[in-house]
Amino acid sequence: MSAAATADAVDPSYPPLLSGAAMPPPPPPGPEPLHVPLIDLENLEHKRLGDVCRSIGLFRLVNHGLPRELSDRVQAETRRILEMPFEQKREEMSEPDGGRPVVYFWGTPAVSLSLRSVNWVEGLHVSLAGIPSGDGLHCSASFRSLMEEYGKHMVRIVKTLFESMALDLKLDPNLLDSCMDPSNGIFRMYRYPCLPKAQSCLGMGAHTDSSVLTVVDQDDVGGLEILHDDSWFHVMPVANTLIVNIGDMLQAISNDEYRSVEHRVLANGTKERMSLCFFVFPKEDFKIRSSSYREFTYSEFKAQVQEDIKETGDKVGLKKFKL
Ligand SMILES: O=C(O)CCC(=O)C(=O)O
Ligand SMILES: [Fe+2]
Repeated sequence: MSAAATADAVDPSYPPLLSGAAMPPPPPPGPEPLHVPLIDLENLEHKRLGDVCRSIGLFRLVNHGLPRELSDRVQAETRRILEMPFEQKREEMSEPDGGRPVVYFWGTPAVSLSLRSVNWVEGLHVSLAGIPSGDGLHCSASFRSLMEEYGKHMVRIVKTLFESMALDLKLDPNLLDSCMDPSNGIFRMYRYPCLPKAQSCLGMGAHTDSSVLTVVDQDDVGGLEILHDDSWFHVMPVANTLIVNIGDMLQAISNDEYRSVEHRVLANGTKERMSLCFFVFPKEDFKIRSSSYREFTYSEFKAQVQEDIKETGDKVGLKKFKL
């Protein structure tokens, strides 16, 4: 782990933007922990899973079969890459050119987030499909095979969950492969720098995910919060569990029965945080039909999100498609 930065000695691997002046307004005082429902992947009950998806839109997954050791190794390797000097990461890894499998970003990631405030985060963007073929810098064969193995677990987990959700929602079995296509899944592996002045700032501003499902494999530092009944609640880290949340696409597919939960990440003044997030989406051209939204495809949704961010500085999201 990087040495904790002090006010006058900033870790050279941290993006200067994140050590500079742009500060979002401090969020409201810390909320109480929320009881996050547990879902057991080895004993899925679709009715109970459905209840959780309708009420909170997020749960803690146990018995998920992802080996702890694999998760630790991916995290360590990600940290090794992110601990390179900032300029080197920026020059060598930040351009998404020619199928490079690992892309470095900092500040506001391109997805779904407000441009008005700086997110106190940096990370690696890895597309699942790019892992086997990619031969990019800093993406060694051993990192690739680690990510491939990790990716297989993620695909197994989201498929198992989605099958159970589809039963609960009584989705047409012929449409399942289009509603959620793990082959175009992406990883975002984050480091939330630790800077004294980051205390009570946002690591990631409030947003909903554009995904069908998101799986979050967080370390033991904490900082993830969800909005529930108009209050923010910590989602405490618990060893050997994963956090899964519903994204916008599943909210639309479920005709607003399931909730794409709003969440954010607090920055931390004393300890760096790392999280590995996996996002799955529908097939790009799959037409999402429901009585709550006009018909749209995920690729239209994506384009609209980017357009709204450019125009207004914010993701508008599903509201834009509401009938
Ligand atoms: O780092 C986390 O725990 C959550 C990140 C997140 O919300 C996102 O990438 O959409
Ligand atoms: Fe998110």
